[in-house]
Amino acid sequence: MSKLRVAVIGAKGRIGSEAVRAVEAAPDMDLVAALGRGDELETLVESGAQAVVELTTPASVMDNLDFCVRHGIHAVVGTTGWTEERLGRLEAWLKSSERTGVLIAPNFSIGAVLTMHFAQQAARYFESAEVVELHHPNKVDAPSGTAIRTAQLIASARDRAGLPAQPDATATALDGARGADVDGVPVHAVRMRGLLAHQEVLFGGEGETLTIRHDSLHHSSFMPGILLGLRRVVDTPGLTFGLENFLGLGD
Ligand SMILES: NC(=O)C1=CN([C@@H]2O[C@H](COP(=O)(O)OP(=O)(O)OC[C@H]3O[C@@H](n4cnc5c(N)ncnc54)[C@H](OP(=O)(O)O)[C@@H]3O)[C@@H](O)[C@H]2O)C=CC1
Ligand SMILES: O=C(O)C1=N[C@H](C(=O)O)C[C@H](O)C1
Repeated sequence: MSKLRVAVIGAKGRIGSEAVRAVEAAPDMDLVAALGRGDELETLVESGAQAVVELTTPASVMDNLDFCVRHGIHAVVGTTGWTEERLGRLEAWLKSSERTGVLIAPNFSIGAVLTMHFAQQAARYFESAEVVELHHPNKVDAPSGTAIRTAQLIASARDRAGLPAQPDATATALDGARGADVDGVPVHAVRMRGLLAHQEVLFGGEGETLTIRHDSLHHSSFMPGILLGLRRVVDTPGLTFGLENFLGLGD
């Protein structure tokens, strides 16, 4: 069977460089291009790439995906910064390229995907829920894409269960002291030398708390998810949001 022809965009970055190595080592894939900032996207076409891994920045990702979708190149996307407006634009592009698949994964690590899944399950049983994400100090966005997605999933589960707003008597606060409000769920971001990517989801009910914690200790934690995404996205046209959909954990 012929190997999947894969390109990485953002190939010199922290996770992109790890993805280059993972694709090179995968027996069923050929790395046909590794693009950094300033490299021509035409290289993707010239190299015959069938799928790309997109690991750049929120400022670059839309142009890169526009190009890929227009050229029928499937994409596995880890870059953050997704809004409803951006997702809507991407879905409109995909309608004009019916066979192309795009996977956007807020997090490729199995532990982080399970954290989101378990948090969604727990959410309806607790009055209070807050998310604390902790990352390396070179991260440019806050809160993390994973934390935003986790908070959104918790908020939808609370909504479906008919839970009221969370109890919080705060009457005065310094800016940011209660974190960012994501659909009514406070999200706190820590940036600290020595960390990589970590998250705690805290739930509180009468007389008890539940904490779900996940730690990515190395960028290798994201690689099995990226490779799985590549293998599946080529047969999954349209937009898939979240690796859980390829792990049998989707709704
Ligand atoms: N979903 C997941 O599981 C994970 C997602 N991420 C996300 O992936 C993204 C990258 O993270 P990280 O590797 O830490 O960041 P880095 O800053 O280390 O890497 C980003 C790379 O992309 C390059 N780049 C920027 N624009 C372009 C472009 N238009 N074309 C080609 N290359 C470009 C940058 O170049 P330059 O340095 O010149 O700007 C840099 O080398 C972030 O959004 C992060 O949140 C990270 C880890 C896991
Ligand atoms: O920038 C990072 O490092 C990470 N970014 C993603 C995010 O924002 O959720 C995934 C993971 O947390 C690592």
